Amino acid sequence: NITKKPRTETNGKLNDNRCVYLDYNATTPLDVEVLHTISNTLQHAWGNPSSKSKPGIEAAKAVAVARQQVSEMIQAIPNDIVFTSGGTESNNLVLHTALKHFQKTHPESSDMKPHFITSNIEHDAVKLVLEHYKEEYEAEVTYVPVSHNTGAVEVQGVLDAIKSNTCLISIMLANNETGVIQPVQEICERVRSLPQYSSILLHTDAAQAIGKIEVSVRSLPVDYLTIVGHKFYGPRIGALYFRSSKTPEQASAPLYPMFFGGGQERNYRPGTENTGMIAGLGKACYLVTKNLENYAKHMRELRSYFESKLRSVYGERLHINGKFTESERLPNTSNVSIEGMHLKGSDVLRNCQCTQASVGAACHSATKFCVSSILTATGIPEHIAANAMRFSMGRETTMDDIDTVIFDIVKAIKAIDAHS
Ligand SMILES: O=C(O)CC[SeH]
Repeated sequence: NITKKPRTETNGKLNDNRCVYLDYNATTPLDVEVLHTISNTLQHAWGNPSSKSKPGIEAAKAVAVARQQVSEMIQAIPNDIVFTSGGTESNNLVLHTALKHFQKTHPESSDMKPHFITSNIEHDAVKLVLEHYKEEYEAEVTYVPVSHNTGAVEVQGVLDAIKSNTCLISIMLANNETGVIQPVQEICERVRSLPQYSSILLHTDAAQAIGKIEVSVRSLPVDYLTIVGHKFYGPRIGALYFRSSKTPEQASAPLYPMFFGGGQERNYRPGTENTGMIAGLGKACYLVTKNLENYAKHMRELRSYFESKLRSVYGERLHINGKFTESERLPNTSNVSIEGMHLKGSDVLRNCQCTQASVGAACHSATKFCVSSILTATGIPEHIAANAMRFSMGRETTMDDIDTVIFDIVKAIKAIDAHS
């Protein structure tokens, strides 16, 4: 019996009240310790961090502790961290800064337009901003294609795209659909080794990587790094790392505010601080700093078990999208297709009784079914990409959950085959 009957199955039917969530790349629940931190902060540090009252001082302390915890997670210093409302704001702040910095350092008389380099698999919070800049500011954008042999951008391809008016290179650290880790460290090291490119700003959107792989600005010589709480059991806010100066000789990476107000976050991101959520984000970062190795090991074991079980059932009909010998994947992400005329990923998942997964990025799910452009950009043939399903494991996922999901998928495919 290839598919071991999970403990959650009785009399051939899955216990419907036992739903298995395997969409942790879309979002994660709060870790219980994060929830407690948020609740305690809302109760006991409700003051305005800018005011000198006792409640205000308590609130300011909570923000300072969180800033320290966020910075420690990526081996930065507290001065490098600005709290934002989430990944979209952090990414927009970086792109806005690069645009403004280019405009400030290039006189209006110059007919040079800012040039941005990114990949063709970025999240919309980078891709659509650059599309807007092309329209609004006549910016130039180069989308470096990922290799079909690795699912990652080629370092030399990024270097070759650099022009005299290049102001920013932004490459995500890991892709949300395939999980493929991008060569950001090598790209940044190569660019920083060339003095003629010293003015080019470097950014990575680390949204999907944090909490799954080691992310350190000591090994990633970026100027900016995006942090997104709800991808690693934290609240729905975010932070932006920007390289602040460590020595009098070294200039900080520039940061231009997108809006103005009460001077919070050193005027980089004004607005009375969301102390409860900031404290929660700090706690989530603290837990990653403490437990990353165990988190990654657990998720990798589950993903391997999941893919080996699927392989044992479907053999060569199983395509693991994003698995390449020349690149690494996030330990929790498994993007798979089962070959078959009637096995569109959305149809298989719809026929599953108790599996919560996705066919791709949640932010695209509202649109009518369309083949993932990330997968086709990665070189996955259309008919395979159409059958893709993305399963992303979490910290609480168990082997029995995997057995349940495999059992569910096999039943769903049998039901579809029976009606085709
Ligand atoms: O990949 C996802 O599901 C969410 C991107 Se915000």
